[in-house]
Amino acid sequence: MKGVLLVNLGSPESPTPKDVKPYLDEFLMDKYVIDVPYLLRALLVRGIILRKRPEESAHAYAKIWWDEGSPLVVLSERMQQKVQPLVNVPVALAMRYGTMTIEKGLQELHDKGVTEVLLFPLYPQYAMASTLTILVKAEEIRKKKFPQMTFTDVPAFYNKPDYIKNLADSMKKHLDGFDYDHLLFSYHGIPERHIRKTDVTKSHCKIDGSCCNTPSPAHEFCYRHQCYETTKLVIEQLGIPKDKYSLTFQSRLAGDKWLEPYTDIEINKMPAKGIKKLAVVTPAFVSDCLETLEEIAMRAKEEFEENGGEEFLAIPCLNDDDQWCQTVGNWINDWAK
Ligand SMILES: C=CC1=C(C)c2cc3[nH]c(cc4nc(cc5[nH]c(cc1n2)c(C)c5CCC(=O)O)C(CCC(=O)O)=C4C)c(C)c3C=C
Ligand SMILES: [Fe+2]
Ligand SMILES: [Fe+2]
Repeated sequence: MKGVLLVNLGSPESPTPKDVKPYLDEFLMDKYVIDVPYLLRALLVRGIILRKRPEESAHAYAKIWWDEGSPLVVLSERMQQKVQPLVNVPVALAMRYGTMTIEKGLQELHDKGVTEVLLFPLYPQYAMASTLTILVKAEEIRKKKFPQMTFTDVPAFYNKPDYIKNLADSMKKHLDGFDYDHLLFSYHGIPERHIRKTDVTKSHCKIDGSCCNTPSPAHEFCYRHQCYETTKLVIEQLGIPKDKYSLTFQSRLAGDKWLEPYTDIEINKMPAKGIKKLAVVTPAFVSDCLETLEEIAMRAKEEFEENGGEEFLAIPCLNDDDQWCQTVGNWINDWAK
């Protein structure tokens, strides 16, 4: 029997330092997220980052937390509940980090008699810190606990026409009546090193002005290329002129060189360039989360206004949008038939 496991990132149990600390520990000790040797990672994460960050992050989480829980988890659950009636196979939901584990999700499917699983990472663009870590973790659990199961992976859907249409339609709806000067596509950042590591050709990705526009087998796993493609396809669909949009990367941690340009720095410069009405879309996330609700809709808005900006619109993620849930249902049905 077939079944589906939707997998998103996860959130702490509550917006308190006590719960944020173990969550961040699991997340940042993942070798696909901070990809340095174990001892150095432990020193960085446990010796440096986790000394102060749980307090700061808990404070940020508290600002966006809902009565029902973490927005990312609640919105992913709403999506799963909308998709389930559209398909004839069981659909479970799990998180890569935290208590809604991939193991529990697979157990739920196993208890329903599922042996063939469609693994569905909820990330439009491929990255080792998001997609790959889910696939590796699921495979580890499969080998240990469910050796009779087989997996099919849903590849990154950054350029799938129905996803692009859903994103463009949703953006159009939210932009209606907002006469923006500029539309910013802000993607979650990753260290540049991650791009080089996932380059299957070992020589294509130079993170320069041209590699991401030059066709290459590397692009199947190039996060930067995929962010550019999502942007290009949405822009074409919405007919937005070249001088009215740009692309940046957000949420960097100190230390490494991360993908540029940086969202916060670019937004802060915009009012001086005459951009007074700004719309920001965050297509690296399918569900709103800390990085969209706090970093963009609160902090970036505040800084934009402090620097002379007048109006700021944070466009919601696809979340449980009806058309998007129908698309996910269609993909599942195509696989399950
Ligand atoms: C080395 C650090 C990080 C990498 C690489 C990274 C990649 C990455 N992350 C997401 C999606 C999300 N990240 C979220 C939060 C978040 N991310 C990092 C660090 C890295 N992410 C941290 C430390 C945090 C926690 C927040 C904080 O303490 O400030 C979230 C939000 C989670 C939530 O509960 O709402 C998401 C979603 C992607 C897609 C990605 C690679 C492309
Ligand atoms: Fe992240
Ligand atoms: Fe590239």
